[in-house]
Formats: sequence, C-alpha cells, structure tokens
Amino acid sequence: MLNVRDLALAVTDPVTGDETAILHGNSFELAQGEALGLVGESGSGKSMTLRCILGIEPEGARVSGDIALDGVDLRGISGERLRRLRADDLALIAQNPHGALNPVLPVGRFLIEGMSDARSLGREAAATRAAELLSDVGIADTERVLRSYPHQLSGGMLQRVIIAGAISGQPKLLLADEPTTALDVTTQAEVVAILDEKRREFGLSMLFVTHDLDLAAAVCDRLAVMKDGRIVEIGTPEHLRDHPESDYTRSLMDARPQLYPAGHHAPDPGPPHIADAEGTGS
Ligand SMILES: Nc1ncnc2c1ncn2[C@@H]1O[C@H](COP(=O)(O)OP(=O)(O)OP(=O)(O)O)[C@@H](O)[C@H]1O
Repeated sequence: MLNVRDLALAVTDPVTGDETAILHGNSFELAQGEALGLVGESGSGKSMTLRCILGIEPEGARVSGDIALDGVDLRGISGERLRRLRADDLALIAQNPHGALNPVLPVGRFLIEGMSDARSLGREAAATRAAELLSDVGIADTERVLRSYPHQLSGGMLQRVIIAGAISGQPKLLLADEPTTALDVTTQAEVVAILDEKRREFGLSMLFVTHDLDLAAAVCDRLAVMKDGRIVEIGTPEHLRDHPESDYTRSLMDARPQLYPAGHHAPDPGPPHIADAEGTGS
C-alpha cells in the first residue's frame, strides 16, 4: 500500500549555499495492515522520512524519488488534493501531543471536528461517538476528559485522545513519530499497548519511528534500520536478531539483549480503564 523508491533529500544552507544530503536514496514497502519500524540513532533520518511522506519537508529541501500510497503518487499531487489525502488517508501521532491539539478548545471538540460525518450526526450523537472513542482507548471518565482543555490533562491521556482521533478516521496509514518518548515509562507501556491493540483491531498500516529497538520489535512486523540517512537493512525483528547482515545492526542488537522474543507483542496494557491523574503533565 505504501511504496517508497529511492527517496533522497538534501538541504541547502541558506548562508553558505552548501548542500547537505540527509536521505540517500532509500526504498521500502509497507503492506496493508503491516507495521514497519524505522529505527536508528538520533539524526539518522527517521523523522525526515516521515516528513517526506507527509509532504512537509523543510523549506528549500530538494527531494527526489517516488512515494506512492495505494498507487497515488504523493509527490505528484498538490493543493486541495494533497490536503484531502493527508486529512483522509494519513494520520500522524507525534512525540508531543500538545502540539497536535488546539490549546483553547476542549478535547471533545478536537474529536468531533475530526469526524467526517459530524455535521450529519448532529451534536448529541457526535458527543456520544466521541465518548465511545475515548472509552475504546481505555479512558474511564470520558465526560470529564471531553470537557477538559489540553493543559488540564496528562501527556499520556492526551496521547490516547490523539490515538482515538487517529483511529476513528480509519486512515490508510498511521505515522507514529516517537509517540511515547515524552511520556514516563509506565505511561509509555500503556499508550504503546493501546496503539498496538487498536491498529491490529482495525487492520491499519503503520510506520513507527523510534530509537528504541526493543519497542519497535514489540509492535512492528518488520524493522528498517537507519544510519546516517541510509536504510542499512530491513527484516523481521527475529531475523535481524538472529541473522543481522550489517555490522551496524549487529552492534544495535548486541547492545539490546532484551529484544522481545518471537511472538511477543506489545507490553501488557494493564487494566483496561486507567483513571488519569488530574493535570499532572506527562
Ligand atoms: N529543518 C531542518 N533543516 C535542515 N536539516 C535538518 C532539519 N531537521 C533535521 N535536519 C537534519 O537532518 C538529519 C536527519 O534528522 P531527523 O530528524 O530525520 O533524524 P531522526 O533520525 O529523526 O533523529 P531524532 O530521533 O533525533 O529526531 C539530521 O542530520 C538533522 O540535523
């Protein structure tokens, strides 16, 4: 469903005019319902790859290669068509959920505005749907959360709200960019488990960016290992663990003896409904 071919990106320094290559012609594919992890250390080009797919690369960047979603050339469309495709088919779950939510609107409004049929549903039915969405991602006190403003909720709670909104739109592709890095460790496990469970339930494809190999191995079917703007190797977590082809992958694996064993998926989500501590930040 997602087909990336020879993706390269270079940026030009506005002062010196020097061009720096950031991505060096990477290719990968993502099948329907598959989760692919982009793993690598800081600066390896994971986020830039996501930005190219979303069409939000930095100003002045020179991009080449092909990106196709279900046969639609994402680099060949623009304007309203690109805006619609981004709204309907792609959903981004970013590191900082505060950045994705309007600070002056209650989170209920965020969920309702994201419903394509909100207008025809009517106020009450849309509010009921929003409450169901929150309940589905393990939020117990849905009425309070729907009325809350982003600053009144913890980072973990907000990330659940974002996940609820993302899943409800039934996008073709979820793009998760270090979605739990900003959260504390216990909350990380809960949020990842919810994301993993919902993605599988709805059969959504996901590109999961992280520097955490263990985490990627737990939630992804395959991993693409990135270093210095290149994908050095792609394979299942088990294959990369048992038969790494590149020295870099081997060194990553050696540094991570706790890699989840085959068949083990996301960490235990714990109880299905977790009451959130009031306004604790993440
Ligand atoms: N706006 C920008 N303009 C120019 N270069 C950038 C810009 N943003 C990032 N870079 C550079 O692009 C390279 C890849 O960055 P990218 O953010 O994709 O890495 P990453 O693997 O996602 O790392 P991290 O986990 O730290 O976010 C880095 O060398 C970075 O310095």
